[in-house]
Amino acid sequence: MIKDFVKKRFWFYLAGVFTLIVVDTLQLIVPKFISRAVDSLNVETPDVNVAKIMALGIVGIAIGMFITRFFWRFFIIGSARKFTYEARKILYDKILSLDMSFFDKHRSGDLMAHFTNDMNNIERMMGPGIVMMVDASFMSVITIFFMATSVGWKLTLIALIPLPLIVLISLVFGKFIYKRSKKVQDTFSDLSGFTEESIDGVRILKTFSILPKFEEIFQVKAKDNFKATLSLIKVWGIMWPLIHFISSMAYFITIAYGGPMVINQKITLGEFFAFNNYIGMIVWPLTAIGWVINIIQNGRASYNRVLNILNTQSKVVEPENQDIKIGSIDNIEIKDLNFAYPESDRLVLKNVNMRISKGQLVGIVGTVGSGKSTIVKIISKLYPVQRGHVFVNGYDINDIPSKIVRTKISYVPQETFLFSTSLKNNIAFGMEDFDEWQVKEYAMLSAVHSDIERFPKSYDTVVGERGVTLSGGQKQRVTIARALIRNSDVYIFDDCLSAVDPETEEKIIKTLRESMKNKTMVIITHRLKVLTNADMIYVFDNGEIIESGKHDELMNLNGLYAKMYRKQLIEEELS
Ligand SMILES: Nc1ncnc2c1ncn2[C@@H]1O[C@H](COP(=O)(O)OP(=O)(O)OP(=O)(O)O)[C@@H](O)[C@H]1O
Repeated sequence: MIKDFVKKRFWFYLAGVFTLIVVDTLQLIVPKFISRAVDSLNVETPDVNVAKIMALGIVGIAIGMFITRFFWRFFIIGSARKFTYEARKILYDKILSLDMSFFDKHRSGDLMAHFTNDMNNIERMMGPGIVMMVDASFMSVITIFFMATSVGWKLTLIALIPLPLIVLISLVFGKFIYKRSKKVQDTFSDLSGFTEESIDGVRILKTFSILPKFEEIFQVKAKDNFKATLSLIKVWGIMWPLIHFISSMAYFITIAYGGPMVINQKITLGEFFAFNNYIGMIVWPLTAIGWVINIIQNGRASYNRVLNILNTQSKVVEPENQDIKIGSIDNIEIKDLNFAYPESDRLVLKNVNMRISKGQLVGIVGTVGSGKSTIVKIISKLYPVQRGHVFVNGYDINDIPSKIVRTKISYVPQETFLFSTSLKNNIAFGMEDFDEWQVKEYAMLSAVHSDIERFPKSYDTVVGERGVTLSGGQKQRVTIARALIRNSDVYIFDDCLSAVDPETEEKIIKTLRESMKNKTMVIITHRLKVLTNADMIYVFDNGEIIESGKHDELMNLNGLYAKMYRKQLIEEELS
């Protein structure tokens, strides 16, 4: 990615490096002008005109530097920013394109760190890193050259004796600084992740009355971050004074060795003056040698982490032929399916056989953790399956592009998630053109219209973060409306009415059945009463379908379904 980008921005980088070299050179000319000015005043017949010309020359150089400094920043730092802008977009698209098994493995906090910390490190490598590289190589060499042209090689080499220590210090301290900065970053992400989670789960914290415990944990994490910051400040605090100390040694040598040279008229006072200026100027490029190595190391490590994500392949197979036409979904067939989640060898589905036909209401019930959600996630192509087990209209699901599956099958998961936008936009989510009546129609079908009408801003009510202004049942019904408006062939409701009272759940399903006759509905529920009119019910236990049939047939079987149904009837009567 970096190679391609640098190729694309080659001329920008070249122009940036060129203007940077111009700035560096102009900067080095200033002491020469000062030297001439001092010498013109330090003779028996001073020539003020020369001093004036030199002063004007310095102003001219300052203007030149003002302009060129703008351009190197524009070319180099601008390119680095452009890189992170483009890289963030590529990373974002890639992450969103990956399947669920990727998200099972990566926490959102870690993924966020790629967008923030890693991108910042790469940007530093692509911008300031390049500037430092030019300064470290070009400026250090040319400064030494300018020093030598002022006072000769002998004094230059003697004065430079302590300076390699600066390179060593910046290398060693750079490593410490990197390690400690990383600790500061890590403790800060830990602290912010914990804070975010606490605020997200504040309702649970309050109900469990464990706020003091959380305050204690927060205190510990905040202290860790504070300590890490302090230890970083200490390293900085030692490094810069040390560098200044070493550069003072160079000044000491210059005065001790160069002073007599002025007295003996081997060099002029102006040259001596310029030389001292150059000593001050060479400190930065020498420090930059150490910095640049660290910046490149960190940048590369971050870049490799980002590349790792970019090279991740979705485990869900996408067919080469993306233009396949499957028409509307007439049937979904599952044959002898065994399934283990990626990177696990535990079979969570065993020898599953199912058939779902157009217009049917199919119920999936069973014990907890028996594989009900897993089977519908497979039908929705969220997880990969081997060929020859799942068919849609007779086509192997592996031959159908995910985007076709997702438009024809709407899956409403157990967890509700609403975006922080208006209810209208939440329902018509992702649709560019929609009419308000459409939104209302589907809100009515999912029995949430009257609730929304009661909100002060009705459909324009903006949902608070994570939908906190709505009750659990209201949120669930909004997510159902969001699925319905997509006008798919198959709707899968994965226990997504659990927070709605049983009567409303029954009413919603009845309304949907009546108004969407030729649509297929798959309902996972723990409330069996909802399924008495279902065309087919599959009963799962420990990854297997242990019973299947219509309600009456299952009651006659007198197995798990009948037992669960009777138990629910008794509980209902008692409540
Ligand atoms: N992403 C995952 N990675 C690995 N194992 C998983 C994953 N998701 C679910 N499982 C496991 O698969 C099994 C079936 O889970 P599934 O969610 O399909 O059950 P379920 O019948 O829908 O349960 P519930 O009624 O509680 O929602 C469980 O043992 C669960 O621990």
